[in-house]
Amino acid sequence: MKVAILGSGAMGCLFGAAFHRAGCDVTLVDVSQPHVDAINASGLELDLRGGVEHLPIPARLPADAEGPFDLVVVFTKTFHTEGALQGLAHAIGPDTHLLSLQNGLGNAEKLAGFVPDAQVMVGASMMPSDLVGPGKVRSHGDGHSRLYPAFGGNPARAEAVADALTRGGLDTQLDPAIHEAIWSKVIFNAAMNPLCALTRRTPGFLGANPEARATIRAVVEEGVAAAHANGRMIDPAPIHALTEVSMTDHADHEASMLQDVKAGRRTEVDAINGAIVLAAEAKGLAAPVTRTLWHLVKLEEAKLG
Ligand SMILES: NC(=O)C1=CN([C@@H]2O[C@H](COP(=O)(O)OP(=O)(O)OC[C@H]3O[C@@H](n4cnc5c(N)ncnc54)[C@H](OP(=O)(O)O)[C@@H]3O)[C@@H](O)[C@H]2O)C=CC1
Ligand SMILES: CC(C)(CO)C(=O)C(=O)O
Repeated sequence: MKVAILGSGAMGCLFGAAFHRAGCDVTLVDVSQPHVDAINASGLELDLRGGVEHLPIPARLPADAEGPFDLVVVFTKTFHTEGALQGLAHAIGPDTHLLSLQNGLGNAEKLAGFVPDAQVMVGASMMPSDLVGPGKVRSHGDGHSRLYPAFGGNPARAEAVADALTRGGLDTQLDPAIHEAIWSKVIFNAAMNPLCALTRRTPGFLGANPEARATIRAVVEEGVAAAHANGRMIDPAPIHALTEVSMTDHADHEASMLQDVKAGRRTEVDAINGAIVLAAEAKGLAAPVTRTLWHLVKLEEAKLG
């Protein structure tokens, strides 16, 4: 399988490495020239719990990526998705499938603008990953990933993708209830990521503070109510359990939103807290705690310029 990772930062490199280990022909595509140059010069350096690995995976700027690809895995931030796919349009052929495991709501709809609906796959990943510097990625936690065709249809390609990722070391399952899984993940992110970004602390710190724990619980309850109102019948218990896992097993992981504010970058809070608030309000529900965190992170973005 010829695979392009579009947006080869923290998560893109982790998943590109798994496809590479499984024997796929992988190209890491990214707009950062120093990152692309470092990978091509010395290989991708992955610092994993099992040790440090150097993998000879080619990296390219979007204009230099040679397609057509069988699979393009979109791992940019959500607000870069459309621009990134436009930049790789020359390498998307009639049989190219697209996959998004990005956080947030609305990813399937964005991908559907570039290939037929039957070729769009979406999912969610609980793997944590940090971009340490050009060509260097660190991932010291465990977590599974789920995916499925976004708009139904034959899951054969999704099965091949999940199989390759699992063989390459990232536990990945097919999940026909993928939109419920995505809702569960976005609620988890809405509860954890803004608090990490606003306090500049990791989940372990949140776990030690009752104020953080109460806020996390409130956001989960608001998110589940919004999901139910939108026809996604999810159970809050596994989401509360995931927040506990995050505060223990991922205690030192810098949530992606924390990495963003520390680097002075825009965050994905609109696609996470913002999307939940709008989905709740569209059904006549309020989500005041989720909305307050959304606004506080927007203020943080404004402060960072
Ligand atoms: N990090 C994590 O632990 C997790 C992240 N996620 C989700 O995965 C997605 C990716 O996150 P993460 O890996 O942390 O993000 P990163 O910022 O580490 O990686 C995104 C990469 O995409 C690049 N990029 C931006 N625009 C383009 C473009 N037009 N074409 C190609 N590449 C581009 C960025 O370059 P530049 O920086 O120069 O803009 C960057 O290198 C997000 O949706 C996130 O929420 C999900 C689970 C866990
Ligand atoms: C790693 C994980 C699952 C939890 O923090 C995440 O989604 C993120 O950092 O955005």
